[in-house]
Amino acid sequence: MSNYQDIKVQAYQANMQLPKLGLVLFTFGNVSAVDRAKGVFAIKPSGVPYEDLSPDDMVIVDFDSNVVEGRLRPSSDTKTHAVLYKHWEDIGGIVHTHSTYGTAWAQAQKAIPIFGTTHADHLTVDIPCAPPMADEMIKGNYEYETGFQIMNHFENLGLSYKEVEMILVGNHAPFTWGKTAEKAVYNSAVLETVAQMALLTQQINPQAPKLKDSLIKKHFERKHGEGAYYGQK
Ligand SMILES: O=C(CO)[C@@H](O)[C@H](O)COP(=O)(O)O
Repeated sequence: MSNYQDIKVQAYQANMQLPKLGLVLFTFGNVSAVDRAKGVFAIKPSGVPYEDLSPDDMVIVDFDSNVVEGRLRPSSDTKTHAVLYKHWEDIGGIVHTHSTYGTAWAQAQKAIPIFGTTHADHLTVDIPCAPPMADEMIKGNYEYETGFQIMNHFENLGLSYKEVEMILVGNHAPFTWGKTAEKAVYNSAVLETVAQMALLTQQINPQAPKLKDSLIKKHFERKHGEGAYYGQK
Protein backbone atom coordinates (compact mmCIF):
# COMPACT_ATOMS: atom_id res chain seq x y z
CA MET A 1 0.00 0.00 0.00
CA SER A 2 1.31 3.43 -0.96
CA ASN A 3 2.06 6.10 1.68
CA TYR A 4 -0.07 8.36 -0.46
CA GLN A 5 -3.16 6.18 -0.76
CA ASP A 6 -5.56 8.83 0.62
CA ILE A 7 -4.74 11.46 -2.01
CA LYS A 8 -4.55 8.85 -4.77
CA VAL A 9 -8.13 7.81 -3.98
CA GLN A 10 -9.27 11.44 -3.66
CA ALA A 11 -7.68 12.38 -6.99
CA TYR A 12 -9.05 9.26 -8.70
CA GLN A 13 -12.60 9.81 -7.44
CA ALA A 14 -12.54 13.49 -8.38
CA ASN A 15 -11.16 12.74 -11.87
CA MET A 16 -13.93 10.20 -12.42
CA GLN A 17 -16.53 12.91 -11.71
CA LEU A 18 -15.40 14.90 -14.78
CA PRO A 19 -16.82 12.58 -17.49
CA LYS A 20 -19.88 11.85 -15.30
CA LEU A 21 -20.66 15.58 -15.11
CA GLY A 22 -20.08 16.05 -18.84
CA LEU A 23 -17.08 18.31 -18.22
CA VAL A 24 -14.57 16.35 -20.35
CA LEU A 25 -14.36 14.25 -23.49
CA PHE A 26 -11.77 11.49 -24.18
CA THR A 27 -8.62 12.28 -22.15
CA PHE A 28 -9.26 16.04 -21.79
CA GLY A 29 -8.76 17.61 -18.37
CA ASN A 30 -7.21 16.59 -15.07
CA VAL A 31 -7.73 16.79 -11.31
CA SER A 32 -5.19 16.72 -8.49
CA ALA A 33 -5.49 16.42 -4.69
CA VAL A 34 -2.82 17.65 -2.26
CA ASP A 35 -1.31 16.32 0.98
CA ARG A 36 0.15 19.48 2.56
CA ALA A 37 1.84 17.62 5.43
CA LYS A 38 3.77 15.46 2.97
CA GLY A 39 4.32 18.28 0.45
CA VAL A 40 2.97 16.33 -2.52
CA PHE A 41 -0.10 16.00 -4.70
CA ALA A 42 -1.70 13.15 -6.64
CA ILE A 43 -2.60 13.85 -10.26
CA LYS A 44 -4.08 12.02 -13.22
CA PRO A 45 -1.56 10.42 -15.59
CA SER A 46 -1.34 12.06 -19.01
CA GLY A 47 -3.45 10.86 -21.90
CA VAL A 48 -5.04 7.82 -20.23
CA PRO A 49 -8.79 7.41 -20.90
CA TYR A 50 -10.88 7.93 -17.77
CA GLU A 51 -12.48 4.48 -18.05
CA ASP A 52 -9.04 2.84 -17.83
CA LEU A 53 -7.91 4.72 -14.69
CA SER A 54 -7.52 3.24 -11.20
CA PRO A 55 -6.37 4.93 -7.95
CA ASP A 56 -2.95 3.31 -8.36
CA ASP A 57 -2.47 5.09 -11.68
CA MET A 58 -2.44 8.49 -9.95
CA VAL A 59 1.06 10.00 -9.99
CA ILE A 60 2.55 11.57 -6.85
CA VAL A 61 4.43 14.81 -7.53
CA ASP A 62 6.10 17.41 -5.28
CA PHE A 63 5.59 21.19 -5.51
CA ASP A 64 8.64 21.48 -7.80
CA SER A 65 6.99 19.05 -10.23
CA ASN A 66 9.32 16.12 -9.43
CA VAL A 67 7.63 12.71 -9.65
CA VAL A 68 7.82 11.08 -6.23
CA GLU A 69 5.86 7.91 -6.97
CA GLY A 70 4.09 6.45 -10.00
CA ARG A 71 4.54 4.19 -13.00
CA LEU A 72 2.99 6.59 -15.50
CA ARG A 73 3.90 10.03 -16.81
CA PRO A 74 1.87 12.71 -14.94
CA SER A 75 -0.65 15.05 -16.60
CA SER A 76 0.84 17.44 -19.14
CA ASP A 77 -0.56 20.26 -16.93
CA THR A 78 1.29 19.09 -13.79
CA LYS A 79 3.56 22.15 -13.58
CA THR A 80 0.55 24.49 -13.53
CA HIS A 81 -0.90 22.54 -10.59
CA ALA A 82 2.49 22.55 -8.81
CA VAL A 83 2.91 26.34 -9.11
CA LEU A 84 -0.57 26.97 -7.72
CA TYR A 85 -0.09 24.56 -4.78
CA LYS A 86 3.28 26.09 -3.98
CA HIS A 87 2.06 29.69 -3.89
CA TRP A 88 -1.60 29.40 -2.85
CA GLU A 89 -1.21 27.61 0.44
CA ASP A 90 -4.84 26.97 1.29
CA ILE A 91 -5.94 25.05 -1.76
CA GLY A 92 -6.47 21.30 -1.51
CA GLY A 93 -7.52 20.39 -5.06
CA ILE A 94 -7.21 21.74 -8.61
CA VAL A 95 -9.22 20.94 -11.75
CA HIS A 96 -8.55 21.74 -15.39
CA THR A 97 -11.19 20.98 -18.02
CA HIS A 98 -11.94 21.86 -21.59
CA SER A 99 -15.67 22.04 -20.83
CA THR A 100 -17.47 23.46 -23.85
CA TYR A 101 -18.99 26.73 -22.61
CA GLY A 102 -16.19 27.70 -20.26
CA THR A 103 -13.66 27.04 -23.01
CA ALA A 104 -15.69 29.05 -25.53
CA TRP A 105 -15.49 32.12 -23.24
CA ALA A 106 -11.73 31.46 -22.76
CA GLN A 107 -11.25 31.27 -26.53
CA ALA A 108 -13.17 34.53 -26.91
CA GLN A 109 -10.83 35.97 -24.23
CA LYS A 110 -13.79 37.28 -22.26
CA ALA A 111 -14.48 37.22 -18.53
CA ILE A 112 -17.91 35.71 -17.83
CA PRO A 113 -20.19 38.61 -16.78
CA ILE A 114 -22.19 38.27 -13.60
CA PHE A 115 -25.67 38.30 -15.13
CA GLY A 116 -27.76 36.42 -12.60
CA THR A 117 -28.29 34.98 -9.15
CA THR A 118 -26.92 31.54 -10.09
CA HIS A 119 -23.55 33.23 -10.57
CA ALA A 120 -23.95 35.37 -7.41
CA ASP A 121 -24.73 32.27 -5.34
CA HIS A 122 -21.09 31.31 -5.87
CA LEU A 123 -19.05 34.48 -6.44
CA THR A 124 -19.62 38.23 -6.48
CA VAL A 125 -17.50 39.16 -9.51
CA ASP A 126 -17.19 38.22 -13.18
CA ILE A 127 -15.34 34.93 -13.70
CA PRO A 128 -11.93 36.30 -14.67
CA CYS A 129 -10.14 35.50 -17.93
CA ALA A 130 -6.34 35.76 -17.91
CA PRO A 131 -4.72 37.01 -21.12
CA PRO A 132 -3.42 34.41 -23.58
CA MET A 133 0.13 33.28 -22.99
CA ALA A 134 2.88 35.42 -24.59
CA ASP A 135 5.22 33.79 -27.15
CA GLU A 136 8.22 33.75 -24.82
CA MET A 137 6.16 31.87 -22.21
CA ILE A 138 4.96 29.39 -24.82
CA LYS A 139 8.52 28.77 -26.04
CA GLY A 140 9.82 28.54 -22.47
CA ASN A 141 8.43 26.59 -19.53
CA TYR A 142 4.84 26.76 -20.83
CA GLU A 143 2.81 24.89 -18.20
CA TYR A 144 4.85 26.42 -15.35
CA GLU A 145 4.26 29.89 -16.81
CA THR A 146 0.54 29.12 -17.07
CA GLY A 147 0.48 28.90 -13.26
CA PHE A 148 2.07 32.35 -13.02
CA GLN A 149 -0.28 33.72 -15.67
CA ILE A 150 -3.18 32.70 -13.42
CA MET A 151 -1.61 34.13 -10.25
CA ASN A 152 -0.56 37.39 -11.93
CA HIS A 153 -4.05 37.96 -13.29
CA PHE A 154 -5.53 37.51 -9.82
CA GLU A 155 -3.00 39.98 -8.44
CA ASN A 156 -3.70 42.52 -11.22
CA LEU A 157 -7.44 42.34 -10.54
CA GLY A 158 -6.94 42.44 -6.75
CA LEU A 159 -8.78 39.13 -6.39
CA SER A 160 -8.27 36.59 -3.62
CA TYR A 161 -7.96 32.92 -4.63
CA LYS A 162 -9.82 32.13 -1.39
CA GLU A 163 -12.88 34.04 -2.57
CA VAL A 164 -12.79 33.38 -6.31
CA GLU A 165 -11.97 29.74 -6.98
CA MET A 166 -12.01 29.77 -10.79
CA ILE A 167 -10.44 31.38 -13.83
CA LEU A 168 -10.32 31.07 -17.61
CA VAL A 169 -6.96 31.20 -19.36
CA GLY A 170 -7.35 33.08 -22.64
CA ASN A 171 -7.27 30.86 -25.75
CA HIS A 172 -7.07 27.83 -23.47
CA ALA A 173 -9.71 26.75 -20.95
CA PRO A 174 -10.91 26.86 -17.32
CA PHE A 175 -8.97 26.08 -14.15
CA THR A 176 -10.73 25.80 -10.78
CA TRP A 177 -9.60 24.98 -7.26
CA GLY A 178 -10.97 24.53 -3.76
CA LYS A 179 -10.28 23.30 -0.25
CA THR A 180 -10.64 19.74 -1.60
CA ALA A 181 -10.48 18.09 -5.01
CA GLU A 182 -14.22 17.40 -4.68
CA LYS A 183 -14.93 21.13 -4.14
CA ALA A 184 -12.71 22.02 -7.10
CA VAL A 185 -14.80 19.67 -9.30
CA TYR A 186 -17.99 21.30 -7.97
CA ASN A 187 -16.52 24.68 -8.96
CA SER A 188 -15.81 23.40 -12.48
CA ALA A 189 -19.43 22.32 -12.84
CA VAL A 190 -20.63 25.71 -11.56
CA LEU A 191 -18.34 27.53 -13.98
CA GLU A 192 -19.63 25.49 -16.90
CA THR A 193 -23.32 26.04 -16.15
CA VAL A 194 -22.82 29.76 -15.48
CA ALA A 195 -20.82 30.04 -18.74
CA GLN A 196 -23.68 28.45 -20.67
CA MET A 197 -26.29 30.68 -19.03
CA ALA A 198 -24.23 33.82 -19.73
CA LEU A 199 -23.83 32.94 -23.40
CA LEU A 200 -27.57 32.34 -23.79
CA THR A 201 -28.31 35.58 -21.93
CA GLN A 202 -26.17 37.57 -24.35
CA GLN A 203 -27.76 35.83 -27.34
CA ILE A 204 -31.27 36.63 -26.14
CA ASN A 205 -30.35 40.19 -25.21
CA PRO A 206 -26.94 41.49 -26.39
CA GLN A 207 -27.51 44.51 -24.07
CA ALA A 208 -28.43 42.42 -21.02
CA PRO A 209 -27.38 44.37 -17.91
CA LYS A 210 -25.21 42.82 -15.23
CA LEU A 211 -26.79 41.88 -11.91
CA LYS A 212 -27.22 44.86 -9.59
CA ASP A 213 -25.06 45.04 -6.47
CA SER A 214 -27.95 44.58 -4.05
CA LEU A 215 -28.90 41.23 -5.63
CA ILE A 216 -25.29 40.10 -5.83
CA LYS A 217 -24.88 40.81 -2.12
CA LYS A 218 -28.19 39.22 -1.14
CA HIS A 219 -27.59 35.98 -3.03
CA PHE A 220 -23.97 35.59 -2.01
CA GLU A 221 -24.55 36.40 1.63
CA ARG A 222 -27.62 34.22 2.13
CA LYS A 223 -25.40 31.30 1.18
CA HIS A 224 -21.97 32.34 2.48
CA GLY A 225 -22.39 35.38 4.76
CA GLU A 226 -22.37 35.48 8.57
CA GLY A 227 -26.14 35.20 8.69
CA ALA A 228 -26.35 32.55 5.97
CA TYR A 229 -29.68 30.77 5.89
CA TYR A 230 -29.46 28.76 2.67
CA GLY A 231 -29.77 24.98 3.22
CA GLN A 232 -30.02 23.19 6.57
CA LYS A 233 -28.25 23.95 9.85
O1 LIG B 1 -4.84 21.30 -21.81
C1 LIG B 1 -4.82 20.19 -22.28
C2 LIG B 1 -4.75 20.02 -23.73
O2 LIG B 1 -4.68 21.28 -24.36
C3 LIG B 1 -4.90 19.05 -21.33
O3 LIG B 1 -5.69 19.44 -20.23
C4 LIG B 1 -5.51 17.77 -21.79
O4 LIG B 1 -6.85 17.98 -22.08
C5 LIG B 1 -5.37 16.71 -20.74
O5 LIG B 1 -4.03 16.42 -20.64
P1 LIG B 1 -3.47 15.29 -19.67
O6 LIG B 1 -3.86 15.71 -18.28
O7 LIG B 1 -4.12 13.98 -20.06
O8 LIG B 1 -2.01 15.35 -19.94
